[in-house]
Amino acid sequence: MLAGNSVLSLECWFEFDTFGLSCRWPQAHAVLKLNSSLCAVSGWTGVNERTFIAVKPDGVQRKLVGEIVRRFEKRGFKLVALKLIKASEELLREHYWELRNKPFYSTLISYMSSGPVVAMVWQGLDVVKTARKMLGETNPADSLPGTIRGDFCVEVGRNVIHGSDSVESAQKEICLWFRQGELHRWESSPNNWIY
Ligand SMILES: O=P(O)(O)OP(=O)(O)OP(=O)(O)OC[C@H]1O[C@@H](n2cnc3c(O)ncnc32)[C@H](O)[C@@H]1O
Ligand SMILES: Nc1ncnc2c1ncn2[C@@H]1O[C@H](COP(=O)(O)OP(=O)(O)O)[C@@H](O)[C@H]1O
Repeated sequence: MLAGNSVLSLECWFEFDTFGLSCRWPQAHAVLKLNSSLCAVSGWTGVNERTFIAVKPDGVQRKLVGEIVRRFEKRGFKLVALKLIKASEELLREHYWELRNKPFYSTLISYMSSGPVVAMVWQGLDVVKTARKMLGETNPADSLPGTIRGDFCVEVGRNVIHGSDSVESAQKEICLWFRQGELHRWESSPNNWIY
């Protein structure tokens, strides 16, 4: 796992140092696609699986950060990285590349760049799938009470939180939002009581 992570970090940095996120959008996308396949060789599986979670600008403004972090901690997941960041348009365009032809795309980019977001990486067994369940459905109206979107929002364009939808997306998004040095390795004491 450690070797896998080291390989991952070097590859991510190599790509970013070579091209940078400031490069033009299609090239940046090509680099990230390449990155995600390189990331796929990492050891982020089993209890080491990781996901990217972001409290969106509305979630930060509405003081939901603590509540959201609390839910992931109490569930038993381990926090690997966390930062408050005002995302650039380049970063957001890359993040939402697959939605680029949707009619709501430009409002989505404005919404996501309207204020800081809290970007996080959480780790644990099946964390990608479980986090999506904890978030609820994309449209809050379809989200059950007890989920984050089901408890804290009503409109799809203000749905307070993002979570990676697959292990592959998680790897790509973590590489996009974080530098290797921002991902922390630490022993979580309660682990023996969770696994
Ligand atoms: O990537 P995240 O943000 O987790 O979202 P998602 O996986 O649940 O959902 P989509 O990719 O389909 O959509 C991305 C985001 O775009 C926004 N969005 C989706 N459909 C929308 C719509 O019809 N009108 C406005 N915004 C929409 C909303 O904030 C979604 O979270
Ligand atoms: N029909 C829509 N109208 C406005 N915004 C939308 C719509 N669908 C999705 N979005 C926004 O785009 C984000 C990303 O969408 P998507 O990736 O499909 O879902 P999710 O966020 O659940 O992964 C959503 O979280 C939401 O903020």
